[in-house]
Amino acid sequence: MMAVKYELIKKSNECNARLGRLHTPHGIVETPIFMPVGTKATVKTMTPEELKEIGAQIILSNTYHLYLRPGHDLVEEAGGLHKFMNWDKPILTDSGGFQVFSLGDLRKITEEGVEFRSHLDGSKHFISPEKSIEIQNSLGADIIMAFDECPPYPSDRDYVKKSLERTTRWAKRCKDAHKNPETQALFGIVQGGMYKDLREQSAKEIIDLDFPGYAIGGLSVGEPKEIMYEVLDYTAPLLPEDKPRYLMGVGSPNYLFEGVIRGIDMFDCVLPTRIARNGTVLTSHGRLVVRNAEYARDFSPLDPECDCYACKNYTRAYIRHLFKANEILAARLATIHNLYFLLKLMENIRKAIKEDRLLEYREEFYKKYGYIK
Ligand SMILES: NCc1cc(CSc2ccccc2)c2nc(N)[nH]c(=O)c2c1
Ligand SMILES: [Zn+2]
Repeated sequence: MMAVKYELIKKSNECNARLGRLHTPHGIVETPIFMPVGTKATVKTMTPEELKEIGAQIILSNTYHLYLRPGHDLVEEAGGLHKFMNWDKPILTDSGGFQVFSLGDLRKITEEGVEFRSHLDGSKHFISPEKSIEIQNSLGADIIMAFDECPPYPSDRDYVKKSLERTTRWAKRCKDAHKNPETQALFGIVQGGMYKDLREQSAKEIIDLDFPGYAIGGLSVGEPKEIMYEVLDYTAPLLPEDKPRYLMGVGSPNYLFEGVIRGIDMFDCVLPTRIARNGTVLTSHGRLVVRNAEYARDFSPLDPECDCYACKNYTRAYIRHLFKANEILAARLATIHNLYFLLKLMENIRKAIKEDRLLEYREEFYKKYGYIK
């Protein structure tokens, strides 16, 4: 029995977008989908009931963070991540490599794995592909990711080629170390930087290992958006049509549209929750920094066109006040709104694909949001 089965429902007749369903041990996920990030076993400020209320179907968590604290053995003892955090829908965990490179004090990358110092207490640690899979097997997520290296941007060709070839060898080791393929789907990750031939090489090598789903890594790492779109143009179509395609760590509204149009099914991003806590919200007319003085006497909702709990019950003036007073409710209301905004956007994108009017919807959204004048 496959842990995750992708069902292709409909292909768009105007671009590479598609409607699908991801069947997992903890339920079905309608794609294309935005996945809220819950790094330390919580989507910050949200209870699982509130996440369900706003339409979250699957959430993400982080091997690196949970390994360091509270420890994957403790989570396993608690009955796994679903039980530990009281979330009974699907969960995806990243493999930890990206977080080591971006968070930990990276000491050394070798064929064996990566040695790093914890960002919490400076203690020394070592994560190998096998260790990453052991941790993810203990956490028990429905979808787990291969241990990979995400090369920094920019990186020279030679470095990217050596890195992708090691990522392929690591992917094979992950597959061999994975204990529960029938209940946890291991996705491979394609690298190759911004080089067309290296992306083709990585895609071929990773697909040859045969995974139930594939991620495109190494994008949205500081490159201009036009380069990201170009890499997606030639990389996404290389991935098998009957498997889910996940673009890692990408999530502003334009990137969601451009990724879906190029055939991506799954997205995640810390953006909506992170900027919410700093007082920035996403609205149909672009971003709005609600803590700014101009909203002190603005008694309208964050977004008049939004029907989320925050927009139905509170005003910009009130939420600005909460931010200025450093009240915890400020972050909660802004987070509820931002997550709802992106989840609702993906629901509208799925509807537009179904009705063969995705490109028209993109145009309409971009004009209102302010992406195009
Ligand atoms: N967009 C940059 C990015 C982000 C993440 C993190 S996605 C994530 C974050 C938190 C929880 C789950 C997934 C990545 N993860 C891996 N393994 N490889 C990448 O190339 C990569 C690139
Ligand atoms: Zn709202």
